[in-house]
Amino acid sequence: MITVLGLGFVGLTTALGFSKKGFKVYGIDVNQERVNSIKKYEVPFYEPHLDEVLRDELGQNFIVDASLAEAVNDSKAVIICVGTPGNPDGSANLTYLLDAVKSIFEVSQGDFKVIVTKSTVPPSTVSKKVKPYVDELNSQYNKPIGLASNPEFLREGYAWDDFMNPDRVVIGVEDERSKEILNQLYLPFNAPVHYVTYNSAEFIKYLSNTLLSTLISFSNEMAMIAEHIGNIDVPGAFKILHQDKRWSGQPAAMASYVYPGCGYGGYCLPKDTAALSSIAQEHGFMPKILEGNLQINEEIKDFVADKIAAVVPTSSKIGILGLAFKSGSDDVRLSPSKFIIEKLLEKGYTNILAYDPMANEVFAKEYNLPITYVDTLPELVEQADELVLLTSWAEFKQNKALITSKRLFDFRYAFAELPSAPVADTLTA
Ligand SMILES: NC(=O)c1ccc[n+]([C@@H]2O[C@H](COP(=O)([O-])OP(=O)(O)OC[C@H]3O[C@@H](n4cnc5c(N)ncnc54)[C@H](O)[C@@H]3O)[C@@H](O)[C@H]2O)c1
Ligand SMILES: O=c1ccn([C@@H]2O[C@H](COP(=O)(O)OP(=O)(O)O[C@H]3O[C@H](CO)[C@@H](O)[C@H](O)[C@H]3O)[C@@H](O)[C@H]2O)c(=O)[nH]1
Repeated sequence: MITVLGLGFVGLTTALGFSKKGFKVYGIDVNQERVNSIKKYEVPFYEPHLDEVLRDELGQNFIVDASLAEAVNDSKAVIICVGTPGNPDGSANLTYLLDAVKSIFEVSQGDFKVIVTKSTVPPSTVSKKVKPYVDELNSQYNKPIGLASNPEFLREGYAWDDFMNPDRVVIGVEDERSKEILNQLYLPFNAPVHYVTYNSAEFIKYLSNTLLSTLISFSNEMAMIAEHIGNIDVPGAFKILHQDKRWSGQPAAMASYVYPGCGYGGYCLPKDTAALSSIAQEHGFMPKILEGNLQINEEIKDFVADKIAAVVPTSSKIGILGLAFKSGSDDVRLSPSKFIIEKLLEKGYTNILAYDPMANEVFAKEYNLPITYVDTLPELVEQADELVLLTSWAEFKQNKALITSKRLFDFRYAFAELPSAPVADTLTA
């Protein structure tokens, strides 16, 4: 009934989610190592709940050993969840998306099916890039194919719950047959479904992510201003800000984005903010807030490194607490820790130790940095002269006495009584 192309955070969650809702789902990935791991009931990355659902669904509704041709031809919808990384100039790299579209065309036969773009792509991608590409392929293949854009709003660490209980479903669709198929897919979900144009669907995704990144950069700019002026209790000031009832809630969950730290990272906010700015410029508009937001996200990391360098001799052993881009995840893509460690190395700190409850191994594999990885928190605290907290893991918060036994640079305000960043505090480390 459904094929999902790309079995990363979004694809595997999407495949298992529709499978749990009773649809027959084929999962396809070009990364054979990833597929082999899923076949062995092993989720290839850390994401709570997915392992239990994979155990329930694999071999039942969820099938990963079919060929692409078999999967596509047994499906009414083919959902593309491949990566859309940032190009060096900030624009989105659509190569994987267009390759996936082509691979569908090559095997597709017979009945009408809809290709659904769930990957995050800048507004106008489906109308200006995917549709013309499909039309071009169709001059060769002439297949009955519809298009839809269905952006995903899940957060890593909460992927399962976010997918199964979405606040809203956004579907960009411009033909009736595709709309009807998408309508069937989302009937079992208890959420408002909005049918909009392709461009609107894509825009709504960036509206959300760039608001989040702007809130974070705003907070970080304010924290840097406060530190320059001096004698300002930064976490205390934010706590009082959150008491304004217009944030509603005690406090509203969104208030956690109005929260300073050491910058945003991960696979979404950095590249999506850059890609929206890039496409706006391509259309002749210079987005000053987005550009400022991106600049602050660079500056905050320099600020962090400068603050350490101002008081810590380069001969000190620096212990980094946290390598993942946020707690509750082993994802290290564009993690602020990577950039801050690089800046410290540039400043001459040659003795850097690091500990993350989940991401030591993946960080070491991804970034070849001359630092020492330590297996436990007590060992790190014992060996380091100074501690720098960059990810607000629950394990760190639970060990305040141990951590504060050394001089601590707490760049996540982990020990301030603020609503924590929107991360999985309740997850065990
Ligand atoms: N990670 C998130 O929290 C999140 C949330 C919402 C949206 N998104 C967006 O969803 C998309 C996917 O993100 P992700 O984090 O799941 O990426 P990911 O890198 O974890 O997974 C992408 C997968 O696609 C596979 N792939 C590439 N080309 C393929 C092809 N032609 N056929 C089949 N498989 C192919 C890769 O091997 C990889 O396993 C991106 O556009 C991202 O911006 C991500
Ligand atoms: O107050 C905050 C909140 C977050 N962050 C940082 O911001 C980044 C992103 O955090 P979060 O939003 O929790 O992570 P993602 O899993 O990347 O999710 C975002 O990106 C996804 C991919 O597009 C969207 O689907 C989600 O709605 C959106 O929250 C991380 O580095 C956080 O440490 C802060 O610095 N301060």
